[in-house]
Amino acid sequence: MTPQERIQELTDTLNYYNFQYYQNSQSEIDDFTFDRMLEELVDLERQYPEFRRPDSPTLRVGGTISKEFATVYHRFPMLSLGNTYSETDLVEFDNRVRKGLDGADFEYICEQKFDGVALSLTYQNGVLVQGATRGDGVRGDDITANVRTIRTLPLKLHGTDVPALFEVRGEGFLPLSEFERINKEREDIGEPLLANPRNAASGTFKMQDSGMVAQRRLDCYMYSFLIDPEAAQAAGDQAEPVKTHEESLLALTRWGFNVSPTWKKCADIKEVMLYINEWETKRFTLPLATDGIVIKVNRYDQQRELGFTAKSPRWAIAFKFKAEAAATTLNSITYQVGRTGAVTPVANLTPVLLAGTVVKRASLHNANEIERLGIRLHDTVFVEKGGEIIPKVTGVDLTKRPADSEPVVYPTHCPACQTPLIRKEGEAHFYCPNEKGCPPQRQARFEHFIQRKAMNIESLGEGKIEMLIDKGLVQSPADFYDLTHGQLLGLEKVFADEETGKRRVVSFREKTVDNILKAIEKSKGQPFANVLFALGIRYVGNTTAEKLVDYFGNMDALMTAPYETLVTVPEVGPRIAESLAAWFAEPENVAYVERLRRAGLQFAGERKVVEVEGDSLAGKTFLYTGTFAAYSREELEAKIAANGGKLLSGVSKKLNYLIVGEGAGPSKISKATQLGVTMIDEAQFKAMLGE
Ligand SMILES: NC(=O)c1ccc[n+]([C@@H]2O[C@H](COP(=O)([O-])OP(=O)(O)OC[C@H]3O[C@@H](n4cnc5c(N)ncnc54)[C@H](O)[C@@H]3O)[C@@H](O)[C@H]2O)c1
Ligand SMILES: [Zn+2]
Repeated sequence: MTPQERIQELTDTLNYYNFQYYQNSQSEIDDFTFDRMLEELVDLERQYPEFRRPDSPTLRVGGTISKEFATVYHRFPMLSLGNTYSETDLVEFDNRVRKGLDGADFEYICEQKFDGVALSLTYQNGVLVQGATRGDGVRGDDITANVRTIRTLPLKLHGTDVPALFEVRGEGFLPLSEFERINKEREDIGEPLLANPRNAASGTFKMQDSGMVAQRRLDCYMYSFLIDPEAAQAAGDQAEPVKTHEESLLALTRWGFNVSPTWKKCADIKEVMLYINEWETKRFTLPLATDGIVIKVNRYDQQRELGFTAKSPRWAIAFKFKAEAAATTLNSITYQVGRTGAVTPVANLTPVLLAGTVVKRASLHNANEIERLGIRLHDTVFVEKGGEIIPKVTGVDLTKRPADSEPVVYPTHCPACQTPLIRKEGEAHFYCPNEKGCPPQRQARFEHFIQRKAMNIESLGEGKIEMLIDKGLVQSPADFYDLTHGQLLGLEKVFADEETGKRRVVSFREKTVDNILKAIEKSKGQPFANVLFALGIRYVGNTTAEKLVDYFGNMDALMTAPYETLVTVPEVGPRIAESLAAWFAEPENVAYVERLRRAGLQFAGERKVVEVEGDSLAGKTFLYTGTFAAYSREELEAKIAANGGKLLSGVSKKLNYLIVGEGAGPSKISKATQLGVTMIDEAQFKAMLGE
């Protein structure tokens, strides 16, 4: 291949990966490989500048803007960062900085390189007025409504030294705990899992419905403060209220922004190296994924002196950690059957130390992956820990393949119930189709049914269901409603923990039985939307269930609705509509619904008649905006009415309180601010109720 051809090829390939990464929030290759290809292209273009294409990825900041959002022009371009994986490069960077500053003294600030999405936020008179993505660096997407859902982001700043107009930049991210929670929920309703926290965050910020965004608790760490000196002076502010990056981090913290406390001032590159070494493993204790360390020259005047290249500042660099890897032996593979019947191969390894923890198991994802890796049992394999919690097997050391290595034979039958496995077109996983009888799937169905957002019988958790199944007392969740005191009292089962061998006894005493039966009885009052969610229809999560209830009002209308009607329901697409239609077409499912109906569960969504709870809100008027943790809209409205309050339909002088939730509407807030209406949050509202 000629250099020109290679330049063509690299340009096309990298542009494709960039598109997938920034527009579709997908990584088809790992960052290290991507960066190596980019470096190769930079080198080739340096040697053969005549072949460089105008659309070369070396000239542009990764992303572009999308049609779905309004376009925002950045006051200051949002650039990328030069990056490196080697300490030698860092020393070179240090030399360049020293030379650029003519030998003057300087300091560095080291920060974590948070692995999320760059956000630009504009504050005017202390109020958040705009949130934007980086886009192509010059123009980004206006995602203000989505950004407002970040709970740690102050919507209004307090303090006497807040400039009239400034921009703050930070990294929007999905905390690891939240990433896991969402994936558990997705697994529960059969949605494909989110691949990693970065891509999940990027996809979430681009959602059209900020109500959906609010349900995923995004967070944001601030790392940069920008002000236009002329505009500042015109507004009567200091031209440069802070003179160093350090001062800016302290000021942002003081004004109420979320600044990760992990940053450190370093006197020289040696201290920088120490910081890097310290965080190479410590970073895994952070609540979010990081992929390196960012090193910035501290003083602003020195930053200006060093300036920028077309793509990145000369006064900063990112040191990226190569995903932590270790070599160990693959002893065997366990095939786990998940809640939805998907079979996941898990590698059992000789324990090895990886990024500060002992790893014994790693994910192999699916059959394709095993084939792609070409793994055999007893091979020496590489395991890596990336942004995900569970490490994964990434390769084989063929030079170490032992004589007794064995090919991996993928099971043809479910390891839990021996049903032949099937593979749906276009899907990577094999499934066990025995939804009702396969033990892990059956167990999952029960657990789904009792969860708080469904029937809320959580007193049945922790092994109790397993025991009821074992004793033959329940075959379907409908059987809960036939359980009697006599059947339950005295039941006992001993559970042994596989890993530790510790024994745990679960036994049903008088009080336990009472609690369970009470919770079962109480569950009959759960609203129709919860019941619909509890049925466990694939892809029907609790939000979808609410929309269906809003639309159809009762079960009979929903059950008899043809596909054509189902797809017209807000937020129900062809996939959900098909799943619903298929579910109701099964006589067995219809019989299940009828049993639950006879048991007394709610199958109609009429608004409940207001039952007076008190008069703590008497004579006061309310309006709400956004979504709330403890109440649905209906519940909040009912709460206000039940306590003597009155709900208004818009912001006016008559309004006493605006209750502000996540993803609150900017127009309501600014109008309320103008009219001097008191704004309260969910906690303050609860306090008014005395809750
Ligand atoms: N795997 C793939 O398919 C693929 C595709 C495209 C890009 N990438 C990866 O993305 C990189 C380029 O992406 P980029 O330009 O978005 O990011 P970058 O790695 O060049 O770094 C710049 C970004 O770092 C972030 N950042 C995090 N912490 C920061 C801090 N403390 N201070 C300042 N900035 C901070 C900001 O969002 C900023 O925009 C590539 O090097 C590659 O590794 C991967
Ligand atoms: Zn099975």
